[in-house]
Amino acid sequence: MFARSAVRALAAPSSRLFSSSAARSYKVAVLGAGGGIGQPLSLLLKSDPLVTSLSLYDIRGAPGVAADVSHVDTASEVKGYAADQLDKALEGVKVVVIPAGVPRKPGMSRDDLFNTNASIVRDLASAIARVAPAALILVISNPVNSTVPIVAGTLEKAGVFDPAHLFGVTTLDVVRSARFLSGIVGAQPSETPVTVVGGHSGPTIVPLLSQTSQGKNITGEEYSALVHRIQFGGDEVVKAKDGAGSATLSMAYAGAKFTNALLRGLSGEKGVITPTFVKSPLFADKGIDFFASNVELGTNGVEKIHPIGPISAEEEKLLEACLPELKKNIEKGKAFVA
Ligand SMILES: NC(=O)c1ccc[n+]([C@@H]2O[C@H](COP(=O)([O-])OP(=O)(O)OC[C@H]3O[C@@H](n4cnc5c(N)ncnc54)[C@H](O)[C@@H]3O)[C@@H](O)[C@H]2O)c1
Ligand SMILES: O=C(O)C[C@H](O)C(=O)O
Repeated sequence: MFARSAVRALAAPSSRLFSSSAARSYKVAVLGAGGGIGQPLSLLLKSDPLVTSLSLYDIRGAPGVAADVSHVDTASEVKGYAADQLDKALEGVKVVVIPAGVPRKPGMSRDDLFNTNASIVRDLASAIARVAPAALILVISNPVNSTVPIVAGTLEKAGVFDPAHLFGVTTLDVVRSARFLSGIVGAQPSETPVTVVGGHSGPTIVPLLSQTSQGKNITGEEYSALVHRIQFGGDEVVKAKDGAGSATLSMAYAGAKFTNALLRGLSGEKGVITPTFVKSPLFADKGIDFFASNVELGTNGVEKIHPIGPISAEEEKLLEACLPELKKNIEKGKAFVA
């Protein structure tokens, strides 16, 4: 996300910390901006030259976060909105990022968050359908495998669902994979990108290490340990935070990185391809109509969903374990909206 010359750039006013070759710029809303992810995400989006205007909403604390972030020396406007100002926060936005909802504590699964977060996400989606029906929506709130179908179903009910506009943010799995693999092979993370497919929880997270030159030779126990660390990286952070929540800073980084990729695609940049959880035809024949795979991001959001490509025997097994769990999670989300 940051240029190699980031330290020099930070010292200069109006520094450009994000990749951008495009001239256009966009109004972005963060719903849940007062939270552990929302605050650093808002800060990072304030640093993105493609963001013209930031609209920060939360049921508590967003005006304070907005006042703070607004002093950063980039040109974008920042406004904060209180609990009763959701509609106002959504007026005129092009992109809505949703990190609203409760995080895990040790011993919990992401699915344990369903009862609280399903209705939060549904209510926010209803407001988006009403006020900003053409917005592109990035869902961070867990369980992503269920919250994305909930948003889709809510928009569908309102008659405004566009599958090209809805994304589950799985970028943290991609970020972790690149970092963990780089540590093993002794390379820069930029040299060890990994495509991660499936969903965003434990066994539904399927890293395709065989498709990378640096990862394909990792075998045996080292392979199993790496896959386990990628699939359960979230638990590592939940355990270390010891009751104080889950990943926030690395998630804010991942969320800002994905938002920047989306904005570059919207601006007309070609070849912006990254994994994300979208309405997908790849496993629709198995009754699974949301799936994360490489997606090309274009001027209308989802431009092209790439197939998963050739995979190893181990990855076939990972996929076999992923699909039934993912299906269950998606169906739970759909049932909630129905
Ligand atoms: N997709 C991913 O990879 C990923 C990674 C990390 C965390 N998460 C998820 O992101 C969510 C947020 O995590 P966090 O650590 O920031 O939690 P947090 O508790 O620190 O912050 C959540 C924020 O949401 C706000 N909120 C609650 N209900 C709301 C509503 N109706 N409208 C607007 N805001 C509302 C809260 O006031 C709070 O400020 C969790 O569900 C977590 O599991 C997802
Ligand atoms: O682990 C969590 O609950 C948060 C997030 O989904 C993560 O992967 O870090």
